[in-house]
This record gives sequence, structure tokens and C-alpha cells, in this order.
Amino acid sequence: MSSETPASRRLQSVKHIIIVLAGKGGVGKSSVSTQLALNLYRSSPTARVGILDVDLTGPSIPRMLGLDGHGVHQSSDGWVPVYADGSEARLACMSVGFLLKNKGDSVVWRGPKKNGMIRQFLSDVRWGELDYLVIDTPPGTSDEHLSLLEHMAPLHARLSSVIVTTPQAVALMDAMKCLSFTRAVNLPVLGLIENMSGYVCPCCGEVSNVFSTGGGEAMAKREELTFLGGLPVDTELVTLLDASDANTIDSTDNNAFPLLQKYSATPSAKLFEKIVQRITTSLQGP
Ligand SMILES: Nc1ncnc2c1ncn2[C@@H]1O[C@H](COP(=O)(O)OP(=O)(O)OP(=O)(O)O)[C@@H](O)[C@H]1O
Ligand code: SF4
Repeated sequence: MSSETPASRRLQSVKHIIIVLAGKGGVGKSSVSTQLALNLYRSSPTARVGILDVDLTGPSIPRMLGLDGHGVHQSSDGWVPVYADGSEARLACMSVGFLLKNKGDSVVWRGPKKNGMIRQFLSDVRWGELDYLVIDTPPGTSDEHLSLLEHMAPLHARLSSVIVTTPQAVALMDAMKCLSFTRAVNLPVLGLIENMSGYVCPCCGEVSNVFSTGGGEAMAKREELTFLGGLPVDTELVTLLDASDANTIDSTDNNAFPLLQKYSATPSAKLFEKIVQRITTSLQGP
């Protein structure tokens, strides 16, 4: 058992840490991380969820959760995360996006600075008690992934991952590289999600297969992984996650979480509910 680290001390009250991986950029890893956090949140009225965006050069979680423009502040006990559900405070979010002066600013950092930022996110944020911490990572397997695993080494028993791919052969090849990374570092994989698997017609809800489909499921079978499910191209989802005002919380209605209400009505939400059931069942063990 590795000795304690500042991150493992800070995260001692976090039950499960799920790292979201994708071999290739643009396959929908951040939107899957966002949906995973939203669905874990709505899986129980008491679930406490955190989402950490370590995609340092392309942070998109604040925008997807409708939290652009928010800032984090320091307390005597560290950084206070931004709560996507307002005063309910069960969905905590942290991202480098909250630290940039302008949202168009780019982060151009070398490895050691990225490592320092990740250490701070894990050890200086007041995460508190969480049932789940979802971590959105950059595409591929890079310094950020190694830093995460190093800082959280003493928490190994609580770590797991989900791999996101699209059905095209080139994305599947990159997903295989992700899988071999998880095997090399001994990181358990909860399963594979095939995103942009078909297209849902906004008029009639019919699903058509624009790209090939089923490649993710076939890879899962071949590699003896759980196939968590397929998510089609969903125009309602993309409109919602791109809208900066989708989560404007009305201060007169303390319990409103507008983004969650709108998300729950999308075709993706129903499909993701099943994915989350598979994930929570697998985390509970036999
Ligand atoms: N199932 C889907 N249906 C429709 N649009 C989607 C779907 N999944 C993702 N998108 C959209 O595709 C774009 C890219 O998605 P996202 O940012 O999640 O990808 P990513 O893999 O995290 O990208 P990056 O490589 O930049 O980290 C976003 O505009 C997102 O809303
Ligand atoms: S799937 Fe049906 S309703 Fe949708 S665009 Fe095609 S023909 Fe029209």
C-alpha cells in the first residue's frame, strides 16, 4: 500500500473515483463526463457528486454545466468548488476554466506546471464527502493521466475508468491504446461507451446509422470489457450543452437545477440512465 499523499488525505471521504478516458479528441469525452455526473446525481436524491476537469488545455465542463463566468474562491480550508445545483450543493465542479481571466484564453503549460495544477485540484479543493468523483481527462494518455494516478496512488482501490469511443475504425484504434494504458497501470475499466452511435431524427425519433455502428460493442466483446451502451448523435443534447444560459439558477427558487430539468427531457438522458445503472451495479460489486 502506497503512503499517503496530500491528494489522498483530501479525498479520503470520496467513495468512488471514475476517470473518463478517450483515445481520440472530439469523440465526446467531456459530454459523457458531464452526463455521467448528471446521471449519478439524479440516481438518488442524496447522491453527492464531484466533477473535476483536468483537460487543462481545452476545459469544456464549465460551459457544458452552464457555469461559464463563475469563479472559485479561497476559504481557510482551500478552494471552494462551484456548485452546478446552486444551494443544494450536491454537484461540485472544478476546472481550470474557472481560473482563466477570459474564457477564450489558452493554457500553454509544460508538464511540471500541469502536474502542479492537478496536484492542487486534488489536494486543495474542498471536495468534502462525495459518493462519486468524475474526472474528465485530455484525449490520449499523457502527463495529466500519469500525474492523476501518481497523486491518487494510495486510493487505488477506489479508482476506476470508463473509455469513450465513436464507431469509426480510427477512433476504435485509439480506444485500444487507452485500454492498453489502463492495463499497463493496472487501472480497472468499468466499460466502454460508444458515442455518436447513429443519429436520432429530431422529427420522429428514428435512429439512423450515419457512421458504421457496433464497433465499440465488438471491441468490448473481443477485449472482455463491459459494453456500457451506445449514445446516438442527439441535437437536443448538443444545443443544451452549448447554451451558456442553460443553467441560470433563479435565486428565488433555491432547489431549481434548470440544466438537469432540461437534460432529463433529452433522448440521451434515458439512454444514459441505463449506462449509469450498469456502472453503479458494477461499483457495488457482487
Ligand atoms: N452524442 C452526441 N450528440 C450530439 N453532439 C455531441 C454528442 N457527443 C458530443 N457532442 C458534441 O460534440 C462536441 C465535442 O464533444 P466533447 O467536447 O464532449 O468531445 P471531447 O472528446 O471531450 O473533445 P476534446 O478532444 O476537445 O476533449 C461538443 O459540441 C458536444 O456537445
Ligand atoms: S427519420 Fe423520418 S421523420 Fe425523420 S427526417 Fe427521416 S423521414 Fe423525416
